[in-house]
Amino acid sequence: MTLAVVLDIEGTVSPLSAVHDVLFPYARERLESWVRQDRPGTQAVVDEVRAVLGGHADLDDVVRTLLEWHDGNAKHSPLKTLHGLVWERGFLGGELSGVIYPDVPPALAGWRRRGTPCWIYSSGSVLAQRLWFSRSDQGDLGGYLAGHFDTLTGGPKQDPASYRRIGRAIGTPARDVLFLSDSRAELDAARTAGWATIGVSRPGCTTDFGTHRAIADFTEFGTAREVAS
Ligand SMILES: CSCCC(=O)C(=O)COP(=O)(O)O
Ligand SMILES: [Mg+2]
Repeated sequence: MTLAVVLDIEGTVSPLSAVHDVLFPYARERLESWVRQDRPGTQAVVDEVRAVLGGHADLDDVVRTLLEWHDGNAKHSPLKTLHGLVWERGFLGGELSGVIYPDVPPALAGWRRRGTPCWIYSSGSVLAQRLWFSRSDQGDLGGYLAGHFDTLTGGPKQDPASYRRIGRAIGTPARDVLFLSDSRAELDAARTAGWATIGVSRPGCTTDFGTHRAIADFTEFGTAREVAS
């Protein structure tokens, strides 16, 4: 019986294009000026990047590193924190909104009806995740979610230890947690930690999910015993 559901965002509840073609360019355009203007929250990001580079890095080195990480789609926590800070302004100003596949809200409502808590685990920062769901094209979905984990609070998504850490945090035995993602490496890590897994194969997805069960969208939960119980 599934007692908790954990969802990935990009490629699972949201199209890749919404992140790569809208959110990422928005951040890329503003990232350097944000850091150089020392906007609220950026000092901690700069300190974290400096710690990675070795204490003597100057601001140019920090900016260059952040841009390199961004262009390489690195999932490093300081970059993700900065993304969230930059996006916050866009969300609050109405320039950005979350994009959620329409089959997702009915599934979230179904889990809530059954008393199954639903958590988010994404590389995007918790701040970005909250904005994404509360200001989405499907309305404010924040109330459906029990909470959020990112790489700062959960750890790297391809590391089984991250799933064990999250399992302890949500207080659910590993065998009772179901994880949905478009990433085979993430599903493998979750399975190693003892979680049930389902691959989500949205349009354009070419992932080979191997022995993980795969679904095309969340309407398939009507027949999924793992989540129907
Ligand atoms: C809407 S949160 C920002 C998404 C993001 O930055 C990202 O890297 C998504 O990765 P995911 O772990 O959700 O596949
Ligand atoms: Mg994903």
